[in-house]
Amino acid sequence: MSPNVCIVNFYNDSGRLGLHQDRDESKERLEKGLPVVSFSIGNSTEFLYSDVRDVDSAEKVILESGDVLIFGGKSRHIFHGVSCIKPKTAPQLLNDDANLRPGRLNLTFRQY
Ligand SMILES: O=C(O)CCC(=O)C(=O)O
Ligand SMILES: [Fe+2]
Repeated sequence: MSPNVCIVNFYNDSGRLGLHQDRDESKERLEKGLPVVSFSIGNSTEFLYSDVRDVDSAEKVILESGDVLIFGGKSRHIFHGVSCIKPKTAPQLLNDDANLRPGRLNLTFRQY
């Protein structure tokens, strides 16, 4: 994979993202199942994922600063979203030294 797109999302402590599928890349790349590579920086989040668009039955995983989540192949079309941000969970140096404002930064790398 040679990523040529990076989407940057910043969530403040009340930020959320509804369940969705990532389908904006080219048909060819989606059919190949090329992955989305997602980096979390800052406050932790509760990340939801599911085969169907249903918040109540979705699986939950906590993503912490420094975590990398990869979804590709058969998982490329999972529904996923961010249900909440957990305030004051970022490594202290990110806020104090790097001056990251309270919240969570997410970078996803993809190949269009
Ligand atoms: O913030 C996240 O962990 C997910 C971001 C996302 O799903 C997207 O940018 O499409
Ligand atoms: Fe997404």
